[in-house]
Amino acid sequence: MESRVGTGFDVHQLTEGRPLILGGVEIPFEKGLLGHSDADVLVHALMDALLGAAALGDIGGHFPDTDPAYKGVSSMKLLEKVKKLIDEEFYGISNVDITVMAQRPKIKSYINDMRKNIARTLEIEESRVNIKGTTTEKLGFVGREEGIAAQAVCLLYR
Ligand SMILES: Nc1ccn([C@@H]2O[C@H](COP(=O)(O)O)[C@@H](O)[C@H]2O)c(=O)n1
Ligand SMILES: C[C@@]1(CO)OP(=O)(O)OP(=O)(O)OC[C@H]1O
Repeated sequence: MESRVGTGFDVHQLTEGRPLILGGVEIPFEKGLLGHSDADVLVHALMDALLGAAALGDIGGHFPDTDPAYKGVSSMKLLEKVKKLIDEEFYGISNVDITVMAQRPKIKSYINDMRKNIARTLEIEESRVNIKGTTTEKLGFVGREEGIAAQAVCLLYR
């Protein structure tokens, strides 16, 4: 059996007047993430990890931010498309692990719903999806609440 590891990293700016969507869950907060899409930074990092493991490039290549088709698009819809690409290469998903770096809000109470969304879309058990939140102890752009970052790792097999 062949195993393939992939990593992903993404950052989006926090701004007023936008919803905060992480892992397909809308989180009540005074600011949201800015982007051409719904700016779901968690799902973006995850998609890049999956594409990376399969050597299929990155999300910018598949879903250009200059394409009006992706304006305001749900990143969960894009994750569905990435899942199809992974299927076409005959890969199974062993596990995914994602870290969200946000000074605020605390994401702990939303993690179960995020895991459900991702597991359903990737057609894997929830036990194969882990999501963690961390602050950066008030340091840097995350600490100043200017943005949220996410990193992901996944393991594929075939
Ligand atoms: N956005 C966040 C940040 C943190 N958490 C939870 O709090 C714990 C402590 O965070 P530190 O950065 O102070 O280590 C962390 O382990 C998470 O459980 C969170 O839910 N959302
Ligand atoms: C998925 C896309 C689609 O426009 O989302 P954006 O909100 O533009 O986010 P970014 O992480 O800057 O680039 C990825 C894009 O492909």
